[in-house]
Formats: sequence, C-alpha cells, structure tokens
Amino acid sequence: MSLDIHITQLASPAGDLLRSLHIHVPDGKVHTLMGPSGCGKSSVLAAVCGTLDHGMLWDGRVTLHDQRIESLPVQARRVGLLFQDDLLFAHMTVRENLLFAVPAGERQARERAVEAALDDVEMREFLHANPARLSGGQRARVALARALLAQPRCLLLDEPFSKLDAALRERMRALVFGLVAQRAIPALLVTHDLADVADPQHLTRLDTAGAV
Ligand SMILES: Nc1ncnc2c1ncn2[C@@H]1O[C@H](COP(=O)(O)OP(=O)(O)OP(=O)(O)O)[C@@H](O)[C@H]1O
Repeated sequence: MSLDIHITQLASPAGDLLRSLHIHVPDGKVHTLMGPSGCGKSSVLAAVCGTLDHGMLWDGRVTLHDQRIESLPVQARRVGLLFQDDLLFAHMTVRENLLFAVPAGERQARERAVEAALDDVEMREFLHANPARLSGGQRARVALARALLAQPRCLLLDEPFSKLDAALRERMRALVFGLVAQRAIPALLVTHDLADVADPQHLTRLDTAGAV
C-alpha cells in the first residue's frame, strides 16, 4: 500500500517542466518535493489530485493503494489537500467548517467525528469559534483536521507551514508527520524549507531544467 507517481511529461504552455519523475511514498511516510520556484512542484500535486489546469499537459500514471487513479474524477480519488492558505469559510464556525468535510451519515456520528478530529489537533475548545478569530497556527490546525476528516487515502501538502513562525512551524510539522504515521497514509509535501525533510531517503529535488 503506497502512492506511486510516474510522470513521463509535464508541460506548461511555455514548455516542458518535467520529462521523467518517479516518486514512491510508502504508507505513513511524508515524501518531500523541493525545487526552485516555477519548476512544477504544485503542478505535480495537481496532476495527482486531478486539478491540473486545462492549459497544462501531463502524461503518466498515479497508483494509490494498487489502484490507478489518474483517470478518476477528483472526488473519487479521495486525496486530501492542505495548502498555504487554509481556505476556511469565514461565515461558518469551526464546527460547521469541519462538518462540511465529513462524509454523509448519521448526525451524531458526524458530530463525534468532528470533535475527535479537533482532539487530534488539540483544538477541541475552539469548536464554536469563528475561524476569523483564530491565529494562523490555530487555523492551520483546523485545516489539517478538515483534510483528515474526509478520510483521505493520501495527503498532498503545498507549503502548508510557510506562513507560520518558526516555533509554530515546528509544532505543526510534528503534528502532520505524527498523524500521517498514525493514519498510515502516504503524504507528499511541497516545501522550500529543508527542515521539513524528515528523511533524506524520502526527498525529491526538481531542477529548473525539469529532468529528474
Ligand atoms: N494554469 C496555468 N497556465 C499556464 N501556466 C501555468 C499554469 N499553472 C502553472 N503554470 C506554469 O507552470 C510552471 C510551474 O508552476 P508550478 O506552480 O507547478 O511551480 P512551483 O514549482 O510549484 O512554483 P512555486 O514554488 O513558485 O510555487 C510555472 O512556470 C507556471 O507559471
């Protein structure tokens, strides 16, 4: 069980970004993707989750837990996303934001799932808070809880710690790595920060020439 990405071509309208990329991420591990701005890191994530813009071209295959997913609709891939911007709805409470992510089911079970997810990120006391009143670090933790609530089969993270100060970044990183291990799902993390590399064996560097 793992995430396997084989990209044989990735191109923007301006030209080739990647011609050969293979990433294998075992369950419970965070694989880090680094490289200069504009080299195609976010586009690799978009190819995996199925949100690559129509102007972009890619060819390859993505295997998640032995299932080929590159042709599946976005929802069917069950890929969790966490970005630099948390995209929490400002007109909803934390609870409402999280309920939004819980799969359909019995109401009390969904409420319990939300509370358990907030426990996981140590944010239970903020159940009824408005996201606009939370600090950056607190919002990041709510966004992580929301991403995990949908029970994703893998997690894609695009610079999720970059707006946090050093101490919060450290705490959030430990939380993400711990929950990925606990849930035994593969995760792919785009970052510019070497401190985010948990294990040099699980690091891919893209260069500007786009060939790996
Ligand atoms: N929808 C699009 N239409 C045209 N060009 C695009 C589109 N999306 C991305 N690109 C181009 O593709 C290239 C790769 O973009 P991408 O966002 O994947 O890079 P990145 O490595 O994640 O950069 P950064 O570190 O700055 O976030 C860039 O040159 C970008 O301008």
